[in-house]
Amino acid sequence: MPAATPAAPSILIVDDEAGLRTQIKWALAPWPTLMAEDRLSALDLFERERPPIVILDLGLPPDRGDAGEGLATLRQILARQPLTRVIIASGNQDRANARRAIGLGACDYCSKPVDADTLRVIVERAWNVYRLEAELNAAGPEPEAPDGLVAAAPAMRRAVDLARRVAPAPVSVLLTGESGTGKDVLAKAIHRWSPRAAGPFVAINCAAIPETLLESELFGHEKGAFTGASGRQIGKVEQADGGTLFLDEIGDMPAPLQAKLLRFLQERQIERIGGRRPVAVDVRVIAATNRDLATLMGEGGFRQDLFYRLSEIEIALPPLRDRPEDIPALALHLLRKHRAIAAGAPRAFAETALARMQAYPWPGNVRELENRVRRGLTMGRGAIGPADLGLAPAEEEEGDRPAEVATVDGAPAEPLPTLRAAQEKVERELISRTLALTGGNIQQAARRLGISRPTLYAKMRALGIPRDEQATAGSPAPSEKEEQA
Ligand SMILES: Nc1ncnc2c1ncn2[C@@H]1O[C@H](COP(=O)(O)OP(=O)(O)OP(=O)(O)O)[C@@H](O)[C@H]1O
Repeated sequence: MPAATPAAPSILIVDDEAGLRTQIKWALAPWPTLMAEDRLSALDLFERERPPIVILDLGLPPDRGDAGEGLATLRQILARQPLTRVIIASGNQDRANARRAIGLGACDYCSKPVDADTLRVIVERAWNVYRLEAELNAAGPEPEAPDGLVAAAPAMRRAVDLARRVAPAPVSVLLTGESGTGKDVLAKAIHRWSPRAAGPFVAINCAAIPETLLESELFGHEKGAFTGASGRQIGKVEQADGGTLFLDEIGDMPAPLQAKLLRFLQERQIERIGGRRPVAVDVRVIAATNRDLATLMGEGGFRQDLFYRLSEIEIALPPLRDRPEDIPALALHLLRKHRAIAAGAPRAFAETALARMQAYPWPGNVRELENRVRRGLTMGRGAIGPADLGLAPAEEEEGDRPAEVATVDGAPAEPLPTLRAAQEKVERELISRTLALTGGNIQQAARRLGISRPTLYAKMRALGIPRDEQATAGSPAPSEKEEQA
């Protein structure tokens, strides 16, 4: 046990029996201690002193035989400061409640009467883990770049610098990179950094809209232009007038529309379907793709002249696995972004979780990281552990808590996953297996799954499933029947 120094943390002892409080205080000497006898005085002291370690008896008044008051104290302390290491001190007969407390985020357990040596070891370990986690969560690379765009890794910084430099110029930009690498966020940032920032930013995902609807979505139509055109519709290109048009998944644009888009880029005017006169439109175009356009052009799937029009400047976003320096910074940024997801959601990562995130290959890139952080916020109690992120090895998954936390009798605490987390897991597995079966063919996979192609795309994006290289972009649009499925 280190000698107490001015930096030594206070330890809050919450027990309604004065004798036991004193016993613990002497066991921990010379560390400074604070004493509370019930929930309210404990929370009051916690608020004022913010002790990093709390030793908590679960049987607090008014009903000492019931753990309700102790568990409520635990919850309220962790809601105020999730990094707090709460050690449960409880009678032998109360193991079940101690287990519940661990499930709620307590870090350890010691039985009463307290053995001084054991308690000192537990407290020392709690203090070490606390310091490590506090350091990891407070320091590190500047977690949030201005504009909500994290770029700590050199490769990512280069991409963002280039984007900043080209933003003011009236040139078209092509953003390339795997699905979920941040093309969409970067496109928005370029718009904000450009002289068009006060104008609209209008995005259209060329892969998510059935081919039959894409033309009118892009260029609009006049009333009566085709069956069902009950009124005039202004297309995305026109909506972006004075601002930026973001053409996402441009590699999936069908050939006839590629020709029409090229014409627009040359003439800077469009014609609505069924329209009689051209309309001049002033937009800056940013396009993005996760497909290899060079290969596509070689196969005749993408027009070379259009490619040159769209890619006056090309910015390649590296996959997350190639920029490990971004992982902790992004994880913290995303934690802050989604913290409101659940009341009392964790506000920090366990050290083991950060290590596991660094080692994981991130096939779904930042989108997958974001989904996992959201899952961690829903599942986690106290600091988010690897299992909360779905990144624990199979044998640890069961416990659903970081190893250093689930320690009661060696028995894992098992908070159940939320229904949504369970659904997402099943959907992710099923979609991945179906895509593997169909060799990445989106249309076939959608048919097998009984959903439309756009729905499948939307689900893949939401679940962070990367789009397989072999996916057939030129696959014909789904029939109306499929769309309704
Ligand atoms: N550098 C970053 N900083 C902060 N958030 C990021 C960053 N990169 C990605 N994200 C977040 O990750 C998610 C996925 O990013 P985004 O939609 O931009 O990826 P994408 O490359 O456009 O994907 P797709 O090719 O599937 O359209 C978004 O919620 C985005 O806010």
